[in-house]
Amino acid sequence: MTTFQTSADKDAALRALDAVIDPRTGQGLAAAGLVQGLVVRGGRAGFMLEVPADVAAAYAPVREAAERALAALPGIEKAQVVLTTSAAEGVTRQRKGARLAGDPAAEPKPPQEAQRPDHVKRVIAVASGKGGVGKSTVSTNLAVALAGLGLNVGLLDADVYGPSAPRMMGIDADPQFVDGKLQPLEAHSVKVMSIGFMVDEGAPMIWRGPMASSAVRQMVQDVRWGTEAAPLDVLVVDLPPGTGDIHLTLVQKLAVDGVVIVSTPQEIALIDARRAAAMFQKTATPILGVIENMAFFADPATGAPIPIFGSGGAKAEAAALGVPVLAEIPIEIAVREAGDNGAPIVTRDQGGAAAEAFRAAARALL
Ligand SMILES: Nc1ncnc2c1ncn2[C@@H]1O[C@H](COP(=O)(O)OP(=O)(O)OP(=O)(O)O)[C@@H](O)[C@H]1O
Repeated sequence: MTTFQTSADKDAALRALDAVIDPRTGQGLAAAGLVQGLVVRGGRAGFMLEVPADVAAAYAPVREAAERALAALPGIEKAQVVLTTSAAEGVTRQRKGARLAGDPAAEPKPPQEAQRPDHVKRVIAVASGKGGVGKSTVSTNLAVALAGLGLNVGLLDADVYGPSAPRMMGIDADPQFVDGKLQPLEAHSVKVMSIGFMVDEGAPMIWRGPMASSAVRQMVQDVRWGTEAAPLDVLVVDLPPGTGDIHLTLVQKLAVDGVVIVSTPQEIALIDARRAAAMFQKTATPILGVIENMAFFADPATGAPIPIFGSGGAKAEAAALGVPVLAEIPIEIAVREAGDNGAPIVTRDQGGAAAEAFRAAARALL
């Protein structure tokens, strides 16, 4: 199995995809320019098949043929091709339901699978291109801050590679099945579901690719987030870092209303955030804004902001994406301690500047 993407792998994949004919141009898919974001790595291959909205329905069989072509390559265990409509047709940045020009026949799976869980009004995903930028810190604090605004809030920790919700929310127990559905746990007035509840600490590293995707799908579909009498106002989804299978599964299966992108100010983190943003734009998921984490450290003597990781980058990036900066969260030791102690900083009345910034972001999202 190849662990890293090589140009030889990519070339082989492109050749295989050129054997699948684009019905509109009569050319191979690669030659027709329909292969976007091709990834061939770790036994997996996938790309986005980007087509004009008005012909999306005709491409469902093409998508399947492309998946078969990739799956037939030596060393490929899983192939995933996502059908999206191109920006030129003016359908990006809309609700996912509109992604395929409102034509459910174009969905690769039955349309009911592409619906949000029952009794959930809004779904917001928190994404980052890179690990360790504070995505879980942001997700937990936003969820608790939204609950503080009087909303009925759920937190889905979909970071199967390193679930943080049990530690950061201070809960760990076996969720119970009641009437065939998993009951989320509750902490700080937020309903929480995490793969970390179901597997031992450290074990999530074994959840790879397809297994991870199906675990996430189960957490999306089999959890009783709300009831008719008490629907969930908003489900905050803590995505794993990056832009892999799990993100595609979520974007495919869950009607995400919008994404919040978390980044630190450094250029490298921003480049990764840009990659994440590009993926969500391709799948027509609106980007609600950027949260710049670790934006600065306040000088203990004077309070003056010290831009440890640089400054201004996230603002420029948000401007380029045409979205607001929802918050600039300072580096505070208390933020980390609060997370480590299972009570996000916004649970404290005197939480300081970071807690205030999280609350302001929650208000902006509301
Ligand atoms: N603003 C902040 N000030 C101080 N510490 C922070 C801040 N934000 C995050 N941290 C700390 O940085 C570490 C990484 O944060 P976190 O786990 O939220 O990142 P992540 O992006 O979810 O990581 P991964 O994707 O690898 O799970 C944690 O120890 C967290 O407490």
